[in-house]
Amino acid sequence: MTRQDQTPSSTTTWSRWKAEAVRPRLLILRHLPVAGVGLVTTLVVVNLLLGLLPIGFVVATSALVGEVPGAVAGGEGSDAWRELVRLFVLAAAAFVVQQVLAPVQLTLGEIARRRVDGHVHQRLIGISMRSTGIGPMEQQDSLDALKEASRRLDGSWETPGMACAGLIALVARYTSLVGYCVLVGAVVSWFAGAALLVTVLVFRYGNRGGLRKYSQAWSSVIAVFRRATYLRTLALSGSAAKELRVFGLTGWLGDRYADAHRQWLAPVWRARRRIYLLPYLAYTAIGLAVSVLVFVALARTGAAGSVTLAELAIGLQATMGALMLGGYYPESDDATQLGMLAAEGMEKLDERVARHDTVPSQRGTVDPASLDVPSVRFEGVRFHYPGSRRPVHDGLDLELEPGRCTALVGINGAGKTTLVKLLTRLYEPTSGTIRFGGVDLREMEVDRWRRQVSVVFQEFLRFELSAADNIALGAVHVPRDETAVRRAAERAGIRDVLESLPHGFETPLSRAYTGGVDLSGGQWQRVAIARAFYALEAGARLLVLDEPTSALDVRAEARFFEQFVERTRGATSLLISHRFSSVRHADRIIVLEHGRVLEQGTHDELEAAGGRYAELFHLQAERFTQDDVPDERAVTTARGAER
Ligand SMILES: Nc1ncnc2c1ncn2[C@@H]1O[C@H](COP(=O)(O)OP(=O)(O)OP(=O)(O)O)[C@@H](O)[C@H]1O
Repeated sequence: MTRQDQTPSSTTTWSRWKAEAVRPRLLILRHLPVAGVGLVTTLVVVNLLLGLLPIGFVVATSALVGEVPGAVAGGEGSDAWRELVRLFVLAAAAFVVQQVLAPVQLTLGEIARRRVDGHVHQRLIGISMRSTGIGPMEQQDSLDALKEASRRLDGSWETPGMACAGLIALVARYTSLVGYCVLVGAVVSWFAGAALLVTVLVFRYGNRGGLRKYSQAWSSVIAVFRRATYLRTLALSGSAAKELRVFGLTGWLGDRYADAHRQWLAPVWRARRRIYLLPYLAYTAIGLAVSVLVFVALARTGAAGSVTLAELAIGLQATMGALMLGGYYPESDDATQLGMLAAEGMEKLDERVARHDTVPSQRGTVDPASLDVPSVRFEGVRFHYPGSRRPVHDGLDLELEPGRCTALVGINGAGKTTLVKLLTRLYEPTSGTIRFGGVDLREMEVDRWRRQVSVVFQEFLRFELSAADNIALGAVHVPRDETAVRRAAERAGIRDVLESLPHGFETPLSRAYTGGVDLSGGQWQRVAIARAFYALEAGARLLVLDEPTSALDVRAEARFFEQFVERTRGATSLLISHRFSSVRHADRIIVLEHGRVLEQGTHDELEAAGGRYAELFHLQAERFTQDDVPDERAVTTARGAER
């Protein structure tokens, strides 16, 4: 057929077949070199032998059958008898070697799987850590792809490594198939051999194609499947147990789980019937017809006396053997299909991470450490999140003056955290410029710029490591300084607590480890602040604290802010809070609203102006003076006593 002859539908079918059947196999084959050329070659040779041995067995046992009349007539010791024994030994040897090689095939396949999967796991981590910006980790489609890829890799059955081992195992099966068909061709007719080969391949295609469609049906209900899994995890998790019982949600959860379970299972079972039942009947009918034809041809040649007893036995065994190969291959089919989906999932993740990462890592030649004045200016910055049309910042102009503490306040959702993401180049502004020391951040290499910034995020990290490690991880690019670790803890007001732990600063901050302890939320927050102070000592010149005291009570928070301004005097710092009353000691306060600066000035200036700051400051201050909140130290001591 020429290109012009191809109809659009045949082109579509062909390209779909290429995309669904050919491309995933090529993807899997690309992983093979990781398993090692030596191992893969050995595995292929073992599989070739495993494919040829059944052929040898059929030939030897058929020849043996052919020798029986002569051996019986000649009696023990005759030439025919000796030939019979020789053939018996050959058949037995073929059988025994096959039994010995089968576990070798499994073991080598397992080694290949582990090597490939080890590499794939590393690649998964590599892909998820690769993005310079945070976009891929906040976009739902790339998060979905990441979740799906790691879910598949977590099971040892659905991995690209399994697909590699499964694909190589096909060598044994198809070698046997070709061998059987050649035998049928030689003893019955080449037409019969070819017809048998085509029939078995068509049967296989139906079987494998069914598996492919079935796994697609599975993929289409993945969202409901995830919901069912989520509900099951919720029902079994210790952390949800209290609320589920107190709010009387146990029955509700059971019903929701049963619904979700039905919703994903019903379409899968419907698809299973559609995909397997009719094709199974059709292929079985074809298989039966072809085998009857081959057997009839064999019987006719037998009746005509033109085949020997041995040839008749070969024809029968080879036809049966070939037909048996038309079914499901347990060592290969599921593993190959699911492993290919896992490999495709990785590619999808790779593509989505690349698409959503808009921050270039290597551009820029200016070293920010060489800039004298650590001031930051936002000039006409506009930003909206990818996929959203609503600007979070809409022409934002503000300055963080060098060596001074600026506070940024605004109601929930005003865009304070987003500003930190732009400042740390986790996203690039849609338009406008951010300058440090007068130079556009885009002229700096991202890693160098980030060493200038020390941040405590709202959701800061709690490393399951020692207290000292938790602090020192603020600056891994400089040699570790234990005195600086303790100094940072002192500045964050957590040194005494850490020193009183069972192993002092070396105590693991997790109960999952022997001798480990859990800190309270407020204590953890101070450890995170100590980490930021440590980074500051290691050379960072900009300190950003995003809601650094949300886990502290009002008095502890007020004390923290009073001390903070004192302890960071001289550093350029940005304090973010939606509690207006907590930032009054800052050198300058900026009120953010609707993506722009609404007001700015000192506390006294803003108070006197009587605008939004003054209004919200008094509103919140009133509430807090009415509250009778216990001192944080008292809470901490009580927690310690409980322990
Ligand atoms: N990854 C994201 N994708 C899309 N929209 C987002 C994303 N993160 C935040 N937003 C939206 O951007 C707006 C500003 O969010 P941001 O977290 O910056 O506010 P905030 O002032 O820090 O709020 P809060 O005081 O509650 O921490 C909100 O409307 C929020 O829903």
